Amino acid sequence: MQGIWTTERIRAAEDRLLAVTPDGELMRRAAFGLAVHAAEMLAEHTGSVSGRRVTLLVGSGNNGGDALWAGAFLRRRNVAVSAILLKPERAHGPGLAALKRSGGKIVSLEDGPQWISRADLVVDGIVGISARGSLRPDAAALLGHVGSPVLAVDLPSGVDPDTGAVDGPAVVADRTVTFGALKPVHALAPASCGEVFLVDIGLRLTDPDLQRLDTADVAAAWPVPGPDDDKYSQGVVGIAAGSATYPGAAVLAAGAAVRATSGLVRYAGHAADVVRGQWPEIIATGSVTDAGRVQAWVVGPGIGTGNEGRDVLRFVLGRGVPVCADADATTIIARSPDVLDARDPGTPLVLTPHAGEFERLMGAPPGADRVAAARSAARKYDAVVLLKGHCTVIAAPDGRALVNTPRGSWLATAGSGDVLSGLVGALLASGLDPWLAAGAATHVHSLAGSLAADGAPTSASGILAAVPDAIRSVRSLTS
Ligand SMILES: NC(=O)C1=CN([C@@H]2O[C@H](COP(=O)(O)OP(=O)(O)OC[C@H]3O[C@@H](n4cnc5c(N)ncnc54)[C@H](O)[C@@H]3O)[C@@H](O)[C@H]2O)[C@@H](O)CC1
Ligand SMILES: Nc1ncnc2c1ncn2[C@@H]1O[C@H](COP(=O)(O)OP(=O)(O)O)[C@@H](O)[C@H]1O
Ligand SMILES: [K+]
Repeated sequence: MQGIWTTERIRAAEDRLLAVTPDGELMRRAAFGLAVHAAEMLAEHTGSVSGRRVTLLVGSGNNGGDALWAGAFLRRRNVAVSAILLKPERAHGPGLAALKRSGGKIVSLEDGPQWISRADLVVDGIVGISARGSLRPDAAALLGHVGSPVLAVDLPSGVDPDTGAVDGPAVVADRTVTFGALKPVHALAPASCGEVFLVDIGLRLTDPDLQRLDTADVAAAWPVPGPDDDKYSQGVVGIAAGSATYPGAAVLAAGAAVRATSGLVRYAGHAADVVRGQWPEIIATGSVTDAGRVQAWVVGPGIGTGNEGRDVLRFVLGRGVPVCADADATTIIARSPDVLDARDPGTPLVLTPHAGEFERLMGAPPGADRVAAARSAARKYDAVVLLKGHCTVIAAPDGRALVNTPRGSWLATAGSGDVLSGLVGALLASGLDPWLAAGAATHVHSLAGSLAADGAPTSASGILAAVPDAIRSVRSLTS
């Protein structure tokens, strides 16, 4: 697991470390790491370091200080460094002195555009973890002249450090170099951060506010059969999805369950014939009441929001096994919360809303702070809430929160959510902790999406077909 900490926690840890570290030492550690990355980017993009031009955008705080010190380090490699000070009277004193001593050039705001447009690399040291709101107009105007790669110091300026929200002008970086620990922005705003690198400055933090699964975590969690397993022992999943008019959701969700784990998948609903035709290994029946025993249910995709759908949902909630309630099931719960009275107390429930379904469940859209939104829904429904979107957030009722950083946006295709619900259901049936099940399923789903797409649009069927490759790729680390 990768830990992610809020800026409040980072600042407190930095204060503790600062108290026992010589003056300026932490900033020099940060700036040295930054300079190494800047040189690497220059070499990557221009083929050389010496003689290249770097322009620093320098704000009034320590973030600007990092940039200035990095500029001084780059001078040692014969890089031509210029610094545009957004607030000259409040620029970081020791950093500014170091850059001047090293032969760096200080450029006025008026001359800034021409230096930016001639640069081989622009370093964004406008604002760091103390940022509030989007960029001020003077900084925003400078960004319009950037034509080279951008390296963000700690985080891309203008993006909210704790939520990743962008609600005005903001830097879009090719690479972000952060210090000490990952902050929420790095997981929640991948399109603004570019590639993220962590420089160790000696910060030690425990008990993260937010987590991200490593490939190794997913590999360790993913259920595989052992020598003593049979088709029942690995957990049987039941899929209550689709309708006679709309069998597609059933085929996709049931197919994902087939591909996620070995063992047995049952299907119950009006698309039984179509499902059986597509997946002969599935035991399909017309109704949940005669589906037979399962260790988890997926309910919702394509079942409709009428009385029949409500009865199906009520039935599976009362079986005493974990339930993944997706799509129409979330809408039914939002409209008729009393269906949850049927839920067998203590049995896990995973809700998988997209933003629109979330608004139905909670009466308001997720808003800028998606982690807080998912957490409050998890508390309200005493359920694991998988809030879908570009960055999917998974919160448990006890406050644990995971974020899945996407690989592009290829999953934004019709039926892709149905595939995800089948994956979640299969992992629930295998007995995984529901929060981890939702996280591991989301990880493999997004990997399957990028493998299926491989640079061109794909479809839910394509994502489904790529699930085995995604699992193979995840497991290749451990085998
Ligand atoms: N404290 C430490 O031990 C370390 C801090 N480091 C750096 O220090 C940074 C934090 O420094 P500071 O706390 O001085 O704060 P920042 O540099 O993040 O911001 C400072 C000032 O920027 C202004 N500002 C806020 N929002 C703005 C906006 N939207 N547009 C323009 N200006 C805005 C405010 O006037 C604020 O005082 C980190 O992000 C990191 O880069 C690193 O050097 C590592 C060590
Ligand atoms: N822009 C995006 N980037 C990455 N993933 C996305 C994006 N938009 C949607 N997704 C993912 O695609 C899936 C869509 O699910 P859902 O909204 O239920 O669609 P459907 O009902 O068509 O299956 C979710 O896993 C969601 O997180
Ligand atoms: K920055």
